[in-house]
Amino acid sequence: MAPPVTSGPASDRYESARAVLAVVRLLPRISRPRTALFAATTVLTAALPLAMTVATGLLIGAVPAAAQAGPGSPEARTAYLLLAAGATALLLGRLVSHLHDAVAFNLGRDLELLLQDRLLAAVARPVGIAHLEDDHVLALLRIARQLGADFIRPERAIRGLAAIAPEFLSAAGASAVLAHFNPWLGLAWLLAWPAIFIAMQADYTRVGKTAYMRSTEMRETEYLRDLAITAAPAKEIRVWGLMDWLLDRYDRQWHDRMDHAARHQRLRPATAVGVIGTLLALTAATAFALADAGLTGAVGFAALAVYLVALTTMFNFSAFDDTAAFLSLGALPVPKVLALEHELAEGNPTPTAELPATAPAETIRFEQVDFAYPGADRPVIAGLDLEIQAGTSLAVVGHNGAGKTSLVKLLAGLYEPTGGRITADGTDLAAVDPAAWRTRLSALFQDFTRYQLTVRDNIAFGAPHLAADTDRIWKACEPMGIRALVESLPNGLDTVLSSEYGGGTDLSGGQWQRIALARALFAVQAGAKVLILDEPAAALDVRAEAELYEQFLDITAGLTTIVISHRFSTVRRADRIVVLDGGRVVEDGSHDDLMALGGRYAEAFTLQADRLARTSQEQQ
Ligand SMILES: Nc1ncnc2c1ncn2[C@@H]1O[C@H](COP(=O)(O)OP(=O)(O)OP(=O)(O)O)[C@@H](O)[C@H]1O
Repeated sequence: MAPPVTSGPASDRYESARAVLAVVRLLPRISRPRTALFAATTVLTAALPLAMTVATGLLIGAVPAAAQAGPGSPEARTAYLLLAAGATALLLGRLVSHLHDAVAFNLGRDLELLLQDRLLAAVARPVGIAHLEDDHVLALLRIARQLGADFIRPERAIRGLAAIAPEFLSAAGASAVLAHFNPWLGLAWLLAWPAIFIAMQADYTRVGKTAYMRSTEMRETEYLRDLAITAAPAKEIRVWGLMDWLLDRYDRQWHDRMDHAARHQRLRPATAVGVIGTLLALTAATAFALADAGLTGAVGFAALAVYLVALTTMFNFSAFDDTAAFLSLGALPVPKVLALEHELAEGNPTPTAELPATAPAETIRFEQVDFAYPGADRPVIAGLDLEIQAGTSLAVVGHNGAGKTSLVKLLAGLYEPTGGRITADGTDLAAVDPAAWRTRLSALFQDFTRYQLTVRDNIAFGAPHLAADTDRIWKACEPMGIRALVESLPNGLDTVLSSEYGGGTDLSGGQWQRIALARALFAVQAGAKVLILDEPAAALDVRAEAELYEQFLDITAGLTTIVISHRFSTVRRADRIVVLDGGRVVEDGSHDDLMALGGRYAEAFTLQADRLARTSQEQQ
């Protein structure tokens, strides 16, 4: 995975602007008409109050003449017209402002949905799973996962934008009005607000980053919290009495994070002094100049009123309130999500070869395959050559850490070899569409997933397109000996397999394993040609495992089956056995061949057989 794009001080300075721009660019993707409406209401929200201000000022100026000329006079008509214009602008302004807020709220809500959808799609896009073990990706994912939570709300960025964009326009309009009075003062106000706004946004961005960008550290703290409150580790936490240790460590980490946050989440004094000083100086200069012009008669009463209202309009600007803060805090995660999307989109090569429809009908070959996990310095598979005849069963044995699971993960396309290639009937799997290869595979991994969903879902996930075929689901249950069990559950196939839900139930380890095997079988029934079983029956007793595997071999006759097991009663039934050590094949043959060889396999088999014999003697 590529390292994160380094952001120097220059790019930091514009981080907030880039984040807000990213939000703005996404708006048309949500809805073009609503974005156009948002732009229109932004302009109107700014223009209508300004129009009202000007009309009011002019009205104040027109009233003395109208009063003097009397009702029905042209002066009085002008005054009434100004009054009507002011009132219309006021009313329309109110209406448009509500519409503006509603459009912003809806766009904001849909923006969060869009980001969540894009995030999920991005994370699911890579063929393998290496990115889900990458620290940098996980740090980005944590930020992205918090979208919609607490103050990390891109939705609020849009609402901030909705509030601030018209204020910008109003302030520009008010500056233009003041420029009429004094061009230099108008220019000073025109430049002051954007400068103040940018300075404040930079500070909010810095604060926001310290609040939630220390993602890796926070992941660690959250892991500790989850350990304390999740059902799965609860047994061990209690048995080992780990709760105090856990809480203590969590508290210490939490305080450390909070201290760091408190130290860095203050606005810089220099920014505050600069902003307040600029505003005070400009206001004092404008007020003084206006008072002077009024007293000397250089400016008439009506114009003075307009200028004063323009000056007060300047102070409607939210550069340092919640709205301004949420604009940057809400926008900050958006580029992170887009960066993650961009990063994960790379490295998914376009297929260059077609996988034959019948493959694998002849062989699967590992040719000089090397593999090291991302970030690891040692390979777990080194120069592996292995040819598997299609339609036969192969058992892979070896000590813990020998590379057995890694080998089948490579075959399943969950990781890419770092060297060499894997072929099916001569076609390099790296060149074919991974989805096409996966439809040929059925796999049950050691750490299979116990979905907290219905029995039906747990089995049908082997071939989701056949989920509605209840007969087929029962056909997968029967050989696994779980039909009676499922029928005895409160809602049969529709019982949720979790005691965390009303009407749900949990299963024993062995029962879960049978459900997972039924899932693998369901995929086989749906047409998978290669079956990978990694410790398929570790939770079953020896007799049950032997019976089950025997049955499995019958059902899957003609299929390419690769089984990893430490149980030699299972292993010996395979057509061929390979012993793996240090990521290489060190023994290869049938059970009888390997026993005759008298090597590692024979030694381990004899040891296990002796132990079994002793145990059964002791039990008699
Ligand atoms: N996701 C991973 N990231 C980094 N290293 C890993 C990962 N998974 C496994 N390893 C390392 O790869 C080596 C081989 O692991 P693998 O799971 O393939 O062994 P195995 O032969 O299946 O072992 P076991 O019999 O214990 O299941 C081990 O040293 C392990 O530490």
